[in-house]
Amino acid sequence: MRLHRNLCFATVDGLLQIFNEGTYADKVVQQLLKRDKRWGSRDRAFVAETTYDIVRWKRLYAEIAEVKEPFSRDDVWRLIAVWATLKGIKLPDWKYFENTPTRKIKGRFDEFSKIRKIKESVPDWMDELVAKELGENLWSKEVAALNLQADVVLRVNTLKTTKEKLQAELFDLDIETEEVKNHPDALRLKERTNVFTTDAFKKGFFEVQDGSSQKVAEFLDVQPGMKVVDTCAGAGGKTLHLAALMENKGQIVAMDIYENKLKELKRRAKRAGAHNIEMRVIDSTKPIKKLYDKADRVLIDAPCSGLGVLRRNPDAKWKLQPEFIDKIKETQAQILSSYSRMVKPGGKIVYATCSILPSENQDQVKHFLTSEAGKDFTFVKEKKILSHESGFDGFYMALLEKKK
Ligand SMILES: C[S@@+](CC[C@H](N)C(=O)[O-])C[C@H]1O[C@@H](n2cnc3c(N)ncnc32)[C@H](O)[C@@H]1O
Repeated sequence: MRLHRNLCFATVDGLLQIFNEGTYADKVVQQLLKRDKRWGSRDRAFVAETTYDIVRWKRLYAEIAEVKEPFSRDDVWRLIAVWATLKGIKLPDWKYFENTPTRKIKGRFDEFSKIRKIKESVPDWMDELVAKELGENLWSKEVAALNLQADVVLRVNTLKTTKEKLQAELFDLDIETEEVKNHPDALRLKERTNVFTTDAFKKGFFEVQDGSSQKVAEFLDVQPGMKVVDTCAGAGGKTLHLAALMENKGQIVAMDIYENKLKELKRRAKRAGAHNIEMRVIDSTKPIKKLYDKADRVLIDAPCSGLGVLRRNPDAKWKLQPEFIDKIKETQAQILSSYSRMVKPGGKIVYATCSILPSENQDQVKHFLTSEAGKDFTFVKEKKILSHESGFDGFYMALLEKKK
């Protein structure tokens, strides 16, 4: 690979914004990609992937380069020099790379490879917290997996097409996909490419959705004709899957505290041809109380630390704070205790997170089941998905049933 000056300039600008101004990496990359209309898909991929790579490995690269935040522009060039050297990319003779100590970089890399929190590039607090909850061994394997680039996985929208038809349509565009074991509606891209520009996407034939996330709607055991409440619907990744599993029959109430997310869900539902979804903003306790004892199924895809999805969201390593995790755990407990009241006797709920922390997952469920609010529920089953075992995001889901 050869480095191109204008692509590296764009990457440096983007990294300065992410690291020094705290702007979200996905927003910055989105903006960067609009910068030069002449860039082809390889150029765009370089900018996006290099930016994400350096965000992912910030701590390791900064320790090797001996630079500290806030980074100067020269510091960021040094991070790029470390990145390129470790990837075996030849450094061009630009002034930014003058006197780069290639051998020292490799030596320091070997030295830091013995210290997990530096090798895997995570803050001290995160390394300690997750190691304590998961165990040293499991965390060592998991954090390595969470530093890999995630595959692109599609969920076929069975309201509009079939897996075979979609696979053939994408193949005609030179986009090769493969089926994914135990994921009936999933297709994995053999090579990364931008699928959002395809007609198949615009016609609503698929959504991009990780394999673990595709397990959640399935876990809720829905049937066509049911009344289902998706309490933390967001922009509706799982709501749309529920609509497809319900064959557009019955009713889904999609709720969230943010109206703008539900608006995005509305747009996506239209594209997907999902007609049985109704959006309700949670702006008081009223919309919840109105549904007490009414739903056959309730999905609680709870807000969480997001520690299971660091592959696709590496800047969360630097943005997340332990105080936020403490607060979100309180929210999870409250949500579980209040939203579970929407299910009717004999109905079922799924509590899910994209976290790998037992304290956000099974501990919350155990606590709920022994509380006053949970006394009418029985535990049916749970699934703990770790990235190093599944190759997908880290996720947790538990199925509970309300007694008749
Ligand atoms: C894990 S995300 C949901 C992702 C979404 N279900 C999907 O599949 O795309 C959690 C959602 O919970 C919402 N949220 C946060 N606090 C909430 C609360 N107290 N009640 C309902 N939703 C809440 C957030 O706005 C966010 O959209």
